[in-house]
Amino acid sequence: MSGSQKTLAELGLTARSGQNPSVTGISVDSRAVAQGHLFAALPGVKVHGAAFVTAALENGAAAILTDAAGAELAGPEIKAAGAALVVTEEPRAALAYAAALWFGRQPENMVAVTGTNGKTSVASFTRQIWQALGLPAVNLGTTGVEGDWEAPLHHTTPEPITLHRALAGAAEAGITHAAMEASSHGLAQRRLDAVRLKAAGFTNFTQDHLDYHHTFDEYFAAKQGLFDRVLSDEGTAVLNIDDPRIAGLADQMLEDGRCVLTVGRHEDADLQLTAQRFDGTGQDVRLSYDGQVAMVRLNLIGGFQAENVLIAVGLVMATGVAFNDVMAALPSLRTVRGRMQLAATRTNGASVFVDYAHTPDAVAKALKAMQPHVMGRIIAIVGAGGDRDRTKRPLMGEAAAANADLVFVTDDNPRSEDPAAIRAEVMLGCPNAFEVGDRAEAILRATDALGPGDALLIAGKGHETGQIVGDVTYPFDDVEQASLAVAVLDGKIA
Ligand SMILES: CC(=O)N[C@H]1[C@@H](OP(=O)(O)OP(=O)(O)OC[C@H]2O[C@@H](n3ccc(=O)[nH]c3=O)[C@H](O)[C@@H]2O)O[C@H](CO)[C@@H](O)[C@@H]1O[C@H](C)C(=O)N[C@@H](C)C(=O)N[C@H](CCC(=O)O)C(=O)O
Ligand SMILES: Nc1ncnc2c1ncn2[C@@H]1O[C@H](COP(=O)(O)OP(=O)(O)OP(=O)(O)O)[C@@H](O)[C@H]1O
Ligand SMILES: N[C@H](CCC[C@H](N)C(=O)O)C(=O)O
Ligand SMILES: [Mg+2]
Repeated sequence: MSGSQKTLAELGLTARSGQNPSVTGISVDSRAVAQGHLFAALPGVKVHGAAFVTAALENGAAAILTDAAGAELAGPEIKAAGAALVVTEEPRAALAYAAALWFGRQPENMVAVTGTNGKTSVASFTRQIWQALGLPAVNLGTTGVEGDWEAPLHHTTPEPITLHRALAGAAEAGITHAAMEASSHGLAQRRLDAVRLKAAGFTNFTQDHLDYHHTFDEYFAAKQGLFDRVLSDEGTAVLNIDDPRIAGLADQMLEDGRCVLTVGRHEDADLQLTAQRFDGTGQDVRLSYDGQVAMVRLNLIGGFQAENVLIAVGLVMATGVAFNDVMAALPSLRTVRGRMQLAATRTNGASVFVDYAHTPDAVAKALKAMQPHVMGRIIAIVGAGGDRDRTKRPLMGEAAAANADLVFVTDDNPRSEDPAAIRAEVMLGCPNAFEVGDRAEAILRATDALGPGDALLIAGKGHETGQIVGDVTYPFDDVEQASLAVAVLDGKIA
């Protein structure tokens, strides 16, 4: 953090004993605490951060922010060390506001997007539209900070300190427009509570992350927090009403007098997708809004990408851009790396696509999206991540079997789990699939099976560049492996 100092009061915090020390920085991890820092001891999934107060004090923490349970655990120790103690019911929210106040700046026009699938695509499209209109813009999320200012990120929605450091850095560099992803973990953990949003979008709601949220209702409630809590009363909600639960949210928000822009294929949508025609390199779409109709070229493969574009259009309009100006920018949109990306073509004309589908709905939609482009058979490679929602595994297998002619089940970041056990769970949904644990071999064998007019979808890793086994990340890139497989099989390399 910078060399500056701020008092607790300047960070919106009040200490129990009335102390108001200046702090030199903020940390959520005791290992990152430096002399004079505020340490946020947060209740975690595995352990309470208060367990690390000793380490934080040893590293020089001047103040501790925590909840009642944390104060109970570490209060006497904090008092004995003479550090200030801030206790609040919602330490994660308090941390978010403190981080925003610490860094002090964020781009003036910020929007966020949530939903099970499509967040990165929408955030990127939103940024690309702003850029095409000459506005300095970034998107933040799974693929880092991209656009007119760049930085790597390790989370889709980073914890508040990392997030506000990035937002302030972008604002300092002259960025006026930013689109960020709001993951359900990020929302549940209040990571973006202090971001000032002009608008927020909701793409779709299907199964993922039930390991963390336990039930669909809890998962939806986390996402709804973006609209109930983070988006201000004046902000615009851009909601895809083709999804019945999101339509319910739209009704509720309208009843509450909130500003809502509905989008979708649904005839009641304010911004409606009224027609869609596919060809080899993308699609033509017809959109209507407030009595205006536009025919637009999208150089994007996949019917679902038009749904993502609708949300992006709504978000950009909510920052004050006219419908026709947005329409003019759409033909320049490019897909995010690893989303329905044509990775390689065999000499017999068969194509290999790489896509980040890692939920049952995404696998189904990605394979369906290929159908209008493919005359022959569709082959799918699927796998599911370790230490993630187990219940989605057979459903991903089922989605692959239902929408492809041939399925290969392979590994995708087994992490701490037994890879064979994960594959067995996926295979429950597609018992006739070929099981090939080694991902490179699966890609080679599936590519070998491609006849003229066939196409292969390699699902799950998209832009990722590693295979996580245990604690080790081995270099692995689906696009690279696809090119390699085609080169080997078509005799371009020995
Ligand atoms: C399940 C989850 O989201 N966990 C996040 C949560 O960790 P936690 O609080 O549960 O961690 P914990 O291990 O119980 O530790 C408790 C506390 O002790 C602290 N600690 C721990 C050890 C130590 O030595 N010193 C110390 O101070 C930790 O910093 C933490 O604050 O808070 C941490 C700090 O903010 C996050 O880094 C951590 O993200 C973990 C690494 C993670 O992998 N999260 C993933 C699942 C995630 O958030 N993914 C979403 C995207 C998902 C998607 O849509 O696909 C994302 O936005 O990236
Ligand atoms: N609107 C959509 N409906 C259904 N599936 C989609 C949609 N948009 C994208 N997908 C699928 O989800 C995959 C991931 O897309 P994207 O990265 O944009 O989503 P995300 O929500 O950011 O994912 P993550 O949760 O990992 O951040 C795509 O490769 C595609 O298979
Ligand atoms: N951000 C998602 C992406 C998962 C992609 C897939 N490759 C996996 O590892 O499961 C997650 O962490 O659940
Ligand atoms: Mg994403």
